Amino acid sequence: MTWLPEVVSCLRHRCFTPRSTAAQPAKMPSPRVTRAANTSNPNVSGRFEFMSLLTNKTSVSDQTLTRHRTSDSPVHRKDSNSSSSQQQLPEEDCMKLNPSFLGIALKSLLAVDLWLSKKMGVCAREGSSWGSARPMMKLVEISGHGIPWIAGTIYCLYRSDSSAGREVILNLLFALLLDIILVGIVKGIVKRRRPTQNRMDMFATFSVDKYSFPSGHATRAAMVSRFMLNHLVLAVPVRILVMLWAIVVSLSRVMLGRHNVTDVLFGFFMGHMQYSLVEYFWLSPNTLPALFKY
Ligand SMILES: CC(C)=CCC/C(C)=C/CC/C(C)=C/COP(=O)(O)O
Repeated sequence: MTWLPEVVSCLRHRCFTPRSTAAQPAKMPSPRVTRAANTSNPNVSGRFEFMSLLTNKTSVSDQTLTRHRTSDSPVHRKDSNSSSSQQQLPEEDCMKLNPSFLGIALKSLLAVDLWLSKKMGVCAREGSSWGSARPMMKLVEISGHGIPWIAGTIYCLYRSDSSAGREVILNLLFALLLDIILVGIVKGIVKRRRPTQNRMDMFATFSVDKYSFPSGHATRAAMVSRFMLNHLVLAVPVRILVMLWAIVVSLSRVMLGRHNVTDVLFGFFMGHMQYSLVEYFWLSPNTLPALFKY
């Protein structure tokens, strides 16, 4: 591991030591001085090793080449050690570690996500392993679509004859519209493409719906189910059905090949958060009297 600080030192300067430099006689520092310099900052060697593992701008072959060149010459090794140990690492170097580590973690997560989503997309095509269940999955898709939910809520609002009922339904409408806006904004910012296995044959979409993160069906299913469980008086079997519906709608997004698993997981989480937002800004005759005067 003694070569690691040298490798990192070279990587930090993004250059190799020219042969002419290595050939020149170098002033040998005293071993005691070198050791003292190395131990003056106990974090230096640990940090260098970590940096060298995470540096992805330089290929492995480059690192190997650097290692051979530097270890060829003990003169150079001592020189390199003393110069690297004398360097004060700027604060920004510490900041670079986290994005690299986070980058590796994110890339690994995305690789697992893509692999799992492809495996789970069993209804993505008619010819897929569960292709015969595709029409049923598309019915599930429609049950979580924005248009039937918004149209149904407006109809219920129109038919409602109690002020308490109107208050709940009006807030559900507010929640559904908020959901469409927030999901559209996040999709527009993240711009993650839908999985390659998806066929863009969805009913009534906006332009942002060519993007997949997060799943609008999952946000709606999570938000609406939480809303219903909290504001409607439902028998236990119906409550279970509502929960199952939210899970099946979310699962169907991956099975239809419309989304990756992370789109749906995040969508489900976002739907829960949206419900909390609706609760926070709950519209009532006290807060918005104009809306209730009809
Ligand atoms: C009143 C109004 C603005 C209705 C628009 C409803 C509408 C077209 C919503 C889009 C629903 C949709 C296709 C979402 C995409 O869901 P993903 O799960 O595929 O993200």
